[in-house]
Amino acid sequence: MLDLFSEEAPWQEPLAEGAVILRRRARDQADALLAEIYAIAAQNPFAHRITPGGHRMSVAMTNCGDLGWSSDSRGYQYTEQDNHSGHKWPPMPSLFRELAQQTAQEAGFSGFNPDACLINRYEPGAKLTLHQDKDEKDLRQPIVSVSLGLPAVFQFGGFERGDATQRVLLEHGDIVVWGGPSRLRYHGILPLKPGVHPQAGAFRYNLTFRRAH
Ligand SMILES: O=C(O)CCC(=O)C(=O)O
Ligand SMILES: [Fe+2]
Repeated sequence: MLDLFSEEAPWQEPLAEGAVILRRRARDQADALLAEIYAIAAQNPFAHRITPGGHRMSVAMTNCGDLGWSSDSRGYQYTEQDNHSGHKWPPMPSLFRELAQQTAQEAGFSGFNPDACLINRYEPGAKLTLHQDKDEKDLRQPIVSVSLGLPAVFQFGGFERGDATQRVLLEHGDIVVWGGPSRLRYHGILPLKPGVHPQAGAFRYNLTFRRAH
C-alpha cells in the first residue's frame, strides 16, 4: 500500500533563538531506541518519583549514563545510582550518545557530551507541569529531547512561569534542542491523550540528554 509518510525527510522548525524542533529526526532509529529503553528499564525499572512537595509524579522515570536525575523529599538531584534499586544507572548506549551529539550539532551546539539521560514514560493523563531545567552545572550546554510513541503537546514558554507559551505537538521521532539564550525557558507537557502507538504501545517515551556535571 502507498505510505505517504514513509519517505518524509526530517525538517527543522525553529521555536525561538537557540531552540529548534528537528522533525522526525529519530524516526529511522526509533525501534532501536525503544529496544534500548526496554533493556535499561529491565535493569532499573520506571518509577514514579515523589516531588519535594510530597506529590507523586504522573510521569514514570528511569535514567542511563554516569548520572541520573531524580527527585525525593530532599529535592531534585543528579546521582550516580538509582535510589530505588540501589544500582548504578546503566551506561548510556552509544546509539543514544551519538544521536544526542549529532543533533545538538545540527541545532548549532557543537561539542555536546551528555553525562545524563533522563527517560520519561507517560501514560494517558500523565503530564509535566511548566518547569525550567536548571539543576545542571554548565548552562552553556543545551538540552536534547527525543520523543517516541504517542504524540503529546509540548509547551514552550519564556523565563517566568506566567509568560505566554507556544504549544506544539511532538510526535514519534521528533527531537527538540534548546540552549543558548533559550536554555532556561519554561517548558512542559500537557496531559497525554490515550492511544495505541504501533511501535510504543500505550505510552509516550521521552529521552532528555543533559550535561549535568
Ligand atoms: O517529555 C518531554 O518532552 C519533556 C521532558 C522534560 O522537560 C524533562 O524531562 O525535563
Ligand atoms: Fe524539562
